This record gives sequence, C-alpha cells and structure tokens, in this order.
Amino acid sequence: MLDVKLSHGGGVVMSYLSLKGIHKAYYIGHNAYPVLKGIDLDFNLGEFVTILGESGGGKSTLMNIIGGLDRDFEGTVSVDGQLLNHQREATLDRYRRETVGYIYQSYNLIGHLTVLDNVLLSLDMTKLSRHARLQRAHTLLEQVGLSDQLKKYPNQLSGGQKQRVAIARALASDPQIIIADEPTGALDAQNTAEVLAILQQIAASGQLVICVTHSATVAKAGTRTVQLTDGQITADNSAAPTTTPSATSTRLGARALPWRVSLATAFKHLRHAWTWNLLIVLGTAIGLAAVMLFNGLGTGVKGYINKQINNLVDPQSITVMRYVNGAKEQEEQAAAATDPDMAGTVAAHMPTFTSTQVHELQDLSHVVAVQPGIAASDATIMIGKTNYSVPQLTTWTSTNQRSSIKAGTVPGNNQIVLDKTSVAQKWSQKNWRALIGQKVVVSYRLLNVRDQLVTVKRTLTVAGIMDSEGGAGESATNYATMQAMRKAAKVTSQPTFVTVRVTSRRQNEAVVSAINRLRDSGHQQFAATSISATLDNINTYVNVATTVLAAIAGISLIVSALMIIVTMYMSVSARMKEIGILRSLGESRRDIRRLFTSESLMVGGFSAILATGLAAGIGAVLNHALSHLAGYNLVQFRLSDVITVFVLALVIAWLAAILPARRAARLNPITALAAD
Ligand SMILES: Nc1ncnc2c1ncn2[C@@H]1O[C@H](COP(=O)(O)OP(=O)(O)OP(=O)(O)O)[C@@H](O)[C@H]1O
Repeated sequence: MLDVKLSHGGGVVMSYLSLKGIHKAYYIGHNAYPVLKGIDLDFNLGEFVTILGESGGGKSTLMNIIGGLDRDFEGTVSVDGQLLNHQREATLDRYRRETVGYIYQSYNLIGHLTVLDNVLLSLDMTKLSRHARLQRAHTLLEQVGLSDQLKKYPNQLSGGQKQRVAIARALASDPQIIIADEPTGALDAQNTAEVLAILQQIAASGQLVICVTHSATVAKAGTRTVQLTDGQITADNSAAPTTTPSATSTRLGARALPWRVSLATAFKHLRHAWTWNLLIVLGTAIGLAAVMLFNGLGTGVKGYINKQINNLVDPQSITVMRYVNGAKEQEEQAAAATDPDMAGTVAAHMPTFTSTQVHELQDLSHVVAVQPGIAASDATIMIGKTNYSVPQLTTWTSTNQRSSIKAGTVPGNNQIVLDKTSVAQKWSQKNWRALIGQKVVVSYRLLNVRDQLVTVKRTLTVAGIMDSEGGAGESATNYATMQAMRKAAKVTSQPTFVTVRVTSRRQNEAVVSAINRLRDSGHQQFAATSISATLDNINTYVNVATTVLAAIAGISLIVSALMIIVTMYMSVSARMKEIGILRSLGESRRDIRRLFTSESLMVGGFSAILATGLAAGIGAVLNHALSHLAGYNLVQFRLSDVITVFVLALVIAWLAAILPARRAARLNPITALAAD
C-alpha cells in the first residue's frame, strides 16, 4: 500500500512512515481501557518530531507501535511505502533490527557488557565484517565523545555518558528511524543540550527522529511538534519546513544474530556473575566427579582382582578332571564329606586319566600342551614332632603361577612347596621363611587296588612357600615325586587331573566347552573348569556394584539439574530488562532462547571440566593413599569415563535450560523493558 500526501507545491510526496487509524486499548479482565483513539500521522525522513502530551496520554504506547514492539492494536503502519505486517514476528524482528533505533530515558544499557560491547551488540546483527563492525563502533563512540571510555561498564559512567552510549548503539545499525522516549529526562541542562544537538544532527543527516517529551526545550529543538491529548492528535506543527529527504543513506544490511555472538554474550554474563555461577558449577561438578570416580574405581578394582588372580593361576590353563556321575561315586563322595574316617578314600576311586584320554585332549584344536597332575586331599605334614594338616596336596602344574611362590623355588624332585597360611605361618608366624631347606614328612591315606587302606608317605625337602589360590591351603610337590610316593605305596599313579594349556586366553572358553562335550559311549568323560569364567563372573559383579554406586552418585545430578533450573529462572527474572533491550535491538525469540541455553550449556561444560579435574585429583590422592595396601592404582580412568561426564553434564544443562529459556523467549518485549 502506498501512502501519499500533497506537498506544498502540489506535487506528490511519499511519506516514509505512515500511521493510519491506530486504535489501542489495554484490557484488564474484560474491561477495555482505550489509550489511542484513532491516530493518523505521517512522518518524513529528516524530520525531528517531538510528541508532547500529558502523563499517561499514550505517548509510550504509540512509540511501541511505531517501534515494532507492540503487535496488539488496530490500524496500519507503513514504512517506505510497505505495509508492516504486525502478525509476522519475524518481520517485526527484522524491522527493529534494520529500521529502528531506540533511545530511552533510563538508557537501557546492558550492565554486564562494556561500552564497546553494548554498541557492538547492535552491530553484530549487521552484515558488516568483524573489522568493519569494530571500526564503526569506535567511530560512533568517538562521535558522541566517548572514545576514551570503551572498556568501562555502564555503572562506571555518568548519566550523560550513558545516554551517549545509548545514542551510539541506536545509530549502530544505521536505522532510518530513531525513537527517543524522554531521552533527556534524566539529564542536566548541559547534557540535555549536547544530546539534543546530536539528535538534530541525526535528523539533519536524513534520518527520522521521533522524540517523546514533556519538555518545552526538547520540543523547541525539533522541526515539528505533535500534541497527543486523550488518545488523539490535537495539534501538529512543523516548526521549520521539512528537509526533503535525500536518497536513503547506505544501509548496512541486517542478518540474524550468529550463534557465536550468543555464546560470547552468554560467557560475558557468566563471567560477570562469576561467584554465583562458580558455586553452581562446583555443585554440579561434585556429582559428576563422584560418578567418574566410581567408574574409575570399578575399572581399577577389576584390574586389581584380575591381576591378583592371574598372579596365582595362569588364565591360559584349564584344569580337567574326570567327570564323576555314577551312583557309586556320588555315594562315596557324600560319605567322605560327612565321615572323617572315610577321608582320603575317595581319591582311590576317583577316575584317573588313561594315556588315550590324555592324547584325546592333546588332539583338540588350540591346545598347546597337556600336563598330568595328581591331587590328594587331607594330607599331613610333620615338621619336627608337630603335625600340620594340609587340605590339598597336589602336583605343581602350569596353572600355578611362579608369582604365587612367596619364598624359595618351585618344587623339584623330592621337594615340596608348603602353603603359607595353613602350614608355614602356623609353624612360625614371623620366621616362616626358615622352613625352606628343612626336611618334612608328608603323608596321606588312600585305598589301594585291593581296597586296603594304605598310607602314602615320604620325607621331602621344603623348596618354597606359596600362597595358594583363594587361600585353598594347597601344598605342592612335582609330578615325579608324587608318582614315586604312590608307586612305593602300591597305589595308582595315573593322573587324577590334567592341565590343558591353550594357545591364547581368548580360546579358553571354547576349549572348555570342547572338553566338556567329549563323549565315550555317549557318556561325558571330562569336567573342565577355567579361571577365565570365574574372572568373567567377578568382573560382572564388580561392574554391577560400580554401576549401582555411580547411579546413586548420579542421583545428585538431579539436584544439580534442579539447581541449574532455579538459577536460570532467577537469571531470567533478574534480566528481564536485558531481554527487553535485546528484543528491541531486533533479537528474535530464538536468539533469546539460545542465549539462555548457551549459558546453561556453558555451566554444564565448565562443570564437566572441573569434575574431570576433581576426579583426577581425588583419584590420584586415593591411589597414593592406598598404594601401600594394594601396590596397584585402584582408581583408573578411561577416556569413556571423561566422555560420559561431558555428555551427562551437557544433557543435564540442556534439559535444565529448556523451561527457563522458553520463558525468556516468550516474554513480551514491552513488559520486559518495563521491568526494574
Ligand atoms: N500494560 C499495560 N496494561 C494496562 N494499562 C497500561 C499498560 N501500559 C500502559 N497502560 C496505561 O495506558 C496509558 C498510557 O500509557 P503510556 O505509558 O503510553 O503513557 P505516556 O503518555 O507514555 O505516559 P508518561 O508520559 O507518564 O510516560 C496509561 O494510562 C497507562 O496506565
């Protein structure tokens, strides 16, 4: 829609800004309070229009409509011949960004931004390069006489200086319309004169200045005064002929606020309120660090247990027994378990391995070696005149790790390695190493082939002291010695178990299954067990325990999330005015939402960094403190623990920001600007 009027000379002049039939009423409940009752006004570029009227007469309401802050009215606003569509928020955002600059009585500068940053805020929404934006901000601030105040914050400036920053900011995006609402209301005579001179200059340079005032001095400075009384225009006088608008000055071109700027502004606010934010970051980091520590502890404890077990037993070896399932064997086992007189008799009936069976095992794939072994239970060791009972006397095989020998060496012929706890330390708590080299008498009872109870007995030399697996109380001779003892007593010297060594630990489970599947006339022959299955179980338990602990620690993260939500809500309430200012500069709802979301994400990011540091520090202290106990780092972090902490922190922060950021974005810019 084109808006035209007749010029003095009779030609047709298009007015730059045209208001037609503007009606506006405020509603309180169902009651309407009309404020503007049919306003028709045309403005030209180059005019310095002052709007006068009694307090409460609707001047600010009219300015909000002209400035594109108010969408809720009747009538039309046309700019440069184009009807402004008030229903489209994006159009209004763009209009405020490109076409309008605001100057307020209370300056409305953003307190946590410097003078330079306040001006750059508006420039960031132009298409100028970074260098050009900086240059323009410097030039504008120099023009208003503030080139030496760039790094100051608004609260370090005088009223007149603040208003000059506001003017520089209003001019930054090179808008065609400058709206000034009581711009000199808070200034002394000297500053008033200076500000009016600047406004006159702006109008003279071809921009339209619309200024609301009570002051006759201000009215005199303008080129035209409009009187607003009781919601209607009652006078409209041009003090001087309107300068013919020159072709519009070069426009800078507007763009949406880039992400980077939202992030930078959010960071500046975080820095501004750093003590408060640091507490939030610390609170969140403690929960995150606990999660990370428990995960690290899980890894460390698992590693420690695995290492301990691997020290005792070679995980690449599988112990194979003959499979006992016959009714007779089961009866005998049950009897042996309850009747001490029967102890030692079972071994005779325990199925032994034939050489064919040993070869059968040897032929399995992934098997490197098969080593025979003989085990006996309830042996007695006589040292001097004292008897020590040994729950297990076995032969030293490849499942036994050299590292389980705590003193001395592995057993050679006619030698024995004694269990540390059940024998050596009972003999001497302190001086148990002195057993090495001593002669001891080893004996146990067994049924021979004719079912007669015989004693297998021999004097052996102590070669070493060992810590047996899981404290089983195992003492060991070598295989040849055990065979010789049995042969002497005329009992079977066939192996009672064999140790199967596999090519690699990964083959362990497969070989165990293969052995257990071997059949002889349809009957299972062997029962194989492997330490790696036990390790898998232990690892599962440790995983479950640490996950539960980490989850409990994770509950504290809910508290952190609530803390961030409350902080963000408080921040939105405390920064209503800032939100209003940003909207008036042309920031969209999305920009505002992004500002608060970025701020929350930064809190999350910093919390994750601090949590990682805290966990690493506490972990190091714990490892140092516990090193004499375990000689192993019980807290061990993986990269995945750090990634988990960052993902958790950012997700929490993002979730916590959703509601507050939405509230901020939905604020009515006029209400927000009116906030204290
Ligand atoms: N959000 C609102 N809800 C209800 N009434 C409002 C609202 N904002 C303004 N009003 C009323 O509308 C009328 C015009 O207010 P406006 O602020 O436009 O006046 P003004 O001419 O700018 O006054 P002053 O010179 O004192 O700043 C006043 O009576 C005011 O109470």
